[in-house]
Amino acid sequence: MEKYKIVVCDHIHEEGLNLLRRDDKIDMVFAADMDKTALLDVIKEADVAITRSSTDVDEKFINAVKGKMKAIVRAGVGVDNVDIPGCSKEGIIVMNVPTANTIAAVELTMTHMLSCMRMFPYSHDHLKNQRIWKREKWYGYELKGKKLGVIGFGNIGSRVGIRSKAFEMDVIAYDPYIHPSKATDVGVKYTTNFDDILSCDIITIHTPKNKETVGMIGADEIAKMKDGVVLINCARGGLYDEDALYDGLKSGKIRFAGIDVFNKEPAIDNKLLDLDNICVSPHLGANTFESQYNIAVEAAQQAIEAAKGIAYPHALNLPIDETKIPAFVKPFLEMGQKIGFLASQMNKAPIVSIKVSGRGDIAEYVNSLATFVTVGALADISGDTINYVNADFVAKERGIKVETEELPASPVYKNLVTVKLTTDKDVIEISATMFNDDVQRIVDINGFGVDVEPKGNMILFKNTDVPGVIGQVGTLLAAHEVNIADFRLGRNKSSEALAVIIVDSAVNDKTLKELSNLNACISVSYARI
Ligand SMILES: NC(=O)c1ccc[n+]([C@@H]2O[C@H](COP(=O)([O-])OP(=O)(O)OC[C@H]3O[C@@H](n4cnc5c(N)ncnc54)[C@H](O)[C@@H]3O)[C@@H](O)[C@H]2O)c1
Ligand SMILES: O=C(O)[C@H](O)COP(=O)(O)O
Repeated sequence: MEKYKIVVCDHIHEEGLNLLRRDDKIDMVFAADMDKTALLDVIKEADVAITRSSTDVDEKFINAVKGKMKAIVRAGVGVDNVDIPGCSKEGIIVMNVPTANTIAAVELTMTHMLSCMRMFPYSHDHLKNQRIWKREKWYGYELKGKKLGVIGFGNIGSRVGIRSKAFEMDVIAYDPYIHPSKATDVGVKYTTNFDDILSCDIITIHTPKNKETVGMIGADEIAKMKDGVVLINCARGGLYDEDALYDGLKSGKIRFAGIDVFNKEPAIDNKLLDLDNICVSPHLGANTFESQYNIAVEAAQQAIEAAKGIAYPHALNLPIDETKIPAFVKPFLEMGQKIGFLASQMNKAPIVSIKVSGRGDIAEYVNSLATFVTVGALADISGDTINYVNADFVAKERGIKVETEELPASPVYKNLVTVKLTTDKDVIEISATMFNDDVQRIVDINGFGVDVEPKGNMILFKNTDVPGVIGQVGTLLAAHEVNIADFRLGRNKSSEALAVIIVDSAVNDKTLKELSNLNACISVSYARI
């Protein structure tokens, strides 16, 4: 029995490993203790990899796995060390486990906040390691009544806000991507003015690390802060510019900082460690037994489903989030792929552009449709290498322009999708709709009104509209023992007709050639869906 290989690149809870071991379709390789060069060799054969923040999914990693790997499961939240566009380009789906470590990170943030206010690690060290009993040295501050600024009010930031309210703090949130009520409903003030955050007594950051957030707090922002401000970072190294943070702590402008994450990890040589007004932890935000158990189990389940091709939960680079699209869209996406495939077979030449238009409610999903149409249109020329994740990249690499258009509602159909495929030889335009929500119907091919399901072996026979043609075509196909299952005819205003003939078996080139030699024939094409 063929097995799927899942390589676990970093340490995860044993329960996750057991889940992988117990599945008889999975061959699990535990590679967390391997050096990175050996890892690159092992992952070459993997269908799926499970990683944490210690494994960079960078160019080297992607080069090693491309062509074989289907998915990467980041056993945690942050994907800043995963080259998602690079993975997409190679058709690798990237998933994370977004909420299993939320509470662990929230509680570590509260730990840092309290530790900073009471200088707890230092008083502990004084007594425990230096055996000094000097109570007057350790006057701290209370959280009660202090103003807390929370940057990023998502899963972790919002819960830090709620817990801080229980400490009777005055909490204000800055997150331009949420509805203000997410904060105000839990008694937290909401601001879009970053200066409101800079004027707080304590500031904590909980955003992802990306181009917009890296260095979000630098020397200029620190200069605007209150003297004696306390800064917490349990999200990602680099959100606070480390040099500016160091200078601020050294000068005393920042009284204390609680830092779990660093620009470069492991951070054993980081200059921040030389300071004596900082609480540090070695990226422990997710390190609770509960969190690691849940993450490992979820990551293993996601990896198994992905390896078997069943589902891709929490995928970050699929063109659509399946959980968010309405049910009526799915059959359209499937049909879009078929129409793309049909059009490419009817118009066999290098593709120049693909244009997908939508009318009705489906118009809103025209970008997702375009991805599916592109997969269909390039299936013949790209084979197994094209999928929903890399379709846009493959099209771009081949110089194919993919366009979309949202058009006004059709007077006839509730929803209508039109695919225009232009090659350097010809243009094919096909419109299709859905009857009774799930019956796929092509209703127009290049201006010929038809009513045909995109399915099976299809001969598309265009002719001058003169008597006797249907009979000739029927006789010729019968002579080649090709049985007609369905025959649909469309006419245009120029006295031409298009027959879409669905046949029971494959049609050979000789038969197609003889069809094209019939007097009335203008063109013949053949497609298999
Ligand atoms: N230290 C750890 O071990 C640890 C553990 C878990 C998560 N994390 C990190 O914590 C961070 C937050 O995780 P989460 O689960 O809350 O994520 P989340 O996606 O639920 O929340 C992130 C929030 O940041 C907001 N945001 C994005 N850009 C912003 C900007 N420019 N300004 C203000 N807000 C912005 C988003 O709108 C979102 O609400 C991530 O970076 C994650 O990697 C660290
Ligand atoms: O983003 C995360 O989930 C945390 O930073 C945890 O990272 P880790 O899995 O490497 O501990």
